[in-house]
Amino acid sequence: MAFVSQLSASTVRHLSTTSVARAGQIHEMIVIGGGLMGAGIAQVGAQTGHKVTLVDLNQEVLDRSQARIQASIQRVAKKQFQGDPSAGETFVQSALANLQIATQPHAALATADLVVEAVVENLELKRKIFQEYDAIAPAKTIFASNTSSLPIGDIATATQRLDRFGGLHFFNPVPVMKLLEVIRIPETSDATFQAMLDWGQAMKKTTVKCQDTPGFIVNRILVPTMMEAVRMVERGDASTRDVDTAMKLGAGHPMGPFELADYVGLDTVKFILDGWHAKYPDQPLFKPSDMLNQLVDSGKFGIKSGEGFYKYEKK
Ligand SMILES: CC(=O)CC(=O)SCCNC(=O)CCNC(=O)[C@H](O)C(C)(C)COP(=O)(O)OP(=O)(O)OC[C@H]1O[C@@H](n2cnc3c(N)ncnc32)[C@H](O)[C@@H]1OP(=O)(O)O
Ligand SMILES: NC(=O)C1=CN([C@@H]2O[C@H](COP(=O)(O)OP(=O)(O)OC[C@H]3O[C@@H](n4cnc5c(N)ncnc54)[C@H](O)[C@@H]3O)[C@@H](O)[C@H]2O)C=CC1
Repeated sequence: MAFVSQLSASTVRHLSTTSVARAGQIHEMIVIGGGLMGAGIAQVGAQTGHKVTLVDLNQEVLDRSQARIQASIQRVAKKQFQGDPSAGETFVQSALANLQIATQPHAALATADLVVEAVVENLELKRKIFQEYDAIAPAKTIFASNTSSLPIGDIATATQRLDRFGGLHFFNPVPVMKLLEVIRIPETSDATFQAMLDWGQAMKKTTVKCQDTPGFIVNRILVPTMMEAVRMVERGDASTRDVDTAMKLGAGHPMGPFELADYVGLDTVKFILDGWHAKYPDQPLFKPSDMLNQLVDSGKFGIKSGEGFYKYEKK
């Protein structure tokens, strides 16, 4: 990418030590990828007082994300400051003042304490981005991926900062879901891991510690469950609608598995499943599904494209 060559000879100063941003000292963050997850992570960062730069390749994506973030912050303010609209307005304005959007990370990367990557679920793309960022980020900067399913270790080896690398896995919708999975690889230093846990708390999330195993905790259980539902419908044992109704009313889930798959994005679910199937071909829980493949092949990605297992009104 162009910015590496522009910057490698530039004034970005590499620190002489490899000490990470100290625990509780993550103030400036970059979120790479302004899609569903990146926008949510940037929003929560900004509304919890961090200085955030949201980076995407595409200015149109960024403009849409900014509008979505603004609407979501207003929703949060309405809920948190019921009966005190002026305090709510101050909250909205200070959160928005903490947020910048950019198609290039240069300026923000010179001082960032943390980079959280949330681009599409593709190993080569994530490695390429981190390799480029590694060449220009200061030594103190912690790198983390929000990957749903890829091994953090396979992404981290694109960089020279394995001790300052980890996973920070959020859940959709980020402003609402309270969990943050914090993942370490064997090389992650204790200081880095602690800084990530402390940052999770500063983001007002409940953190759980995870090893770098497929799907960490939640997705290792959730994705096979979703796929069991798809296989049940493929066999003709139940309808999509009935499975969703059953899991909501019989198991107390807020969404049925098909509603949730449409909400997550069927392209993302397919990326996850295909990656695991390639790595663990004998695991029946990770077997590809014709129904899912056909939907994705025909551009039906769920809510974001207007149709998946169900149809949605375009926003
Ligand atoms: C793939 C991966 O790697 C990992 C994943 O993310 S897996 C997916 C994990 N996510 C889930 O499982 C989500 C399951 N679904 C849910 O929890 C709920 O259906 C939901 C929170 C999404 C929506 O809940 P709902 O009750 O149907 O809708 P709604 O009434 O609009 O929203 C509920 C509350 O959340 C708030 N909210 C919802 N979306 C919001 C958003 N984008 N921004 C801000 N607030 C939001 C609303 O203000 C509302 O607050 P109150 O209850 O105080 O009024
Ligand atoms: N959708 C979900 O429910 C969840 C997804 N995740 C993970 O988060 C990541 C992102 O997922 P989504 O937000 O759903 O995807 P998305 O498709 O909504 O957004 C991805 C964004 O990355 C941008 N992008 C692509 N290449 C880029 C580059 N080189 N530089 C900067 N931006 C670039 C795209 O323009 C797009 O806006 C994936 O790894 C996914 O597995 C994690 C938790 C939940």
